[in-house]
Amino acid sequence: MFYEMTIAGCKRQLPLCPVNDELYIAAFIMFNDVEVTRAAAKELLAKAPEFDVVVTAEAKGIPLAYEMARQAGNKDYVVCRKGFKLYMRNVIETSVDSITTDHLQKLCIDQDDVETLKGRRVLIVDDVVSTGESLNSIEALLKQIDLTIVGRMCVLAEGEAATRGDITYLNELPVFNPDGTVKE
Ligand SMILES: O=P(O)(O)OC[C@H]1O[C@H](OP(=O)(O)OP(=O)(O)O)[C@H](O)[C@@H]1O
Repeated sequence: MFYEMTIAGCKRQLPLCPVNDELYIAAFIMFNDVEVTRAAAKELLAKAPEFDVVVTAEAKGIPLAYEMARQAGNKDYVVCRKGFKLYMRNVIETSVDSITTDHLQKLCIDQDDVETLKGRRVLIVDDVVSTGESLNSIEALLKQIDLTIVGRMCVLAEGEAATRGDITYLNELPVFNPDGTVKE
């Protein structure tokens, strides 16, 4: 089963995947899709406030954050990692429980990221916002730094995320019943 939609001018068929016995979601994977990544970055930037740094969470938000930073004139971007790496110093961390991952994940940034973010105007971006847990976790990390969050953007706002007033997005993404019909 697929859900067909047009994202930033690109028609795509998103495969439906089970979350549980009652809920299916459409998988939007920007990895391997340069055309959608570039087009979505361009459309989001057209709606974006002034910013200095793009921030996202590992992993699927990374190509979008990179491309937005690049198209905006090679601005900085910071990736909140989902695991500690040996080269990271003075790590600050929080946990994240997203809709598409079946276990609690960690989010962390290190001293170099903090230096990049300090005193800057920060734009948080992700491929999808669904429960909003990933966004909350990114914000929990950023709260520990003296910076200004100027916007929250995603390509697709899934389910009830589309009714939030604090996210700018390109398209709504419905959630589905097990037979592939859209959940009302
Ligand atoms: O609003 P939420 O319910 O948090 O869901 C949205 C998040 O879930 C997905 O990532 P996921 O955590 O599955 O990890 P991945 O990008 O590493 O695959 C997606 O890329 C968002 O970051």
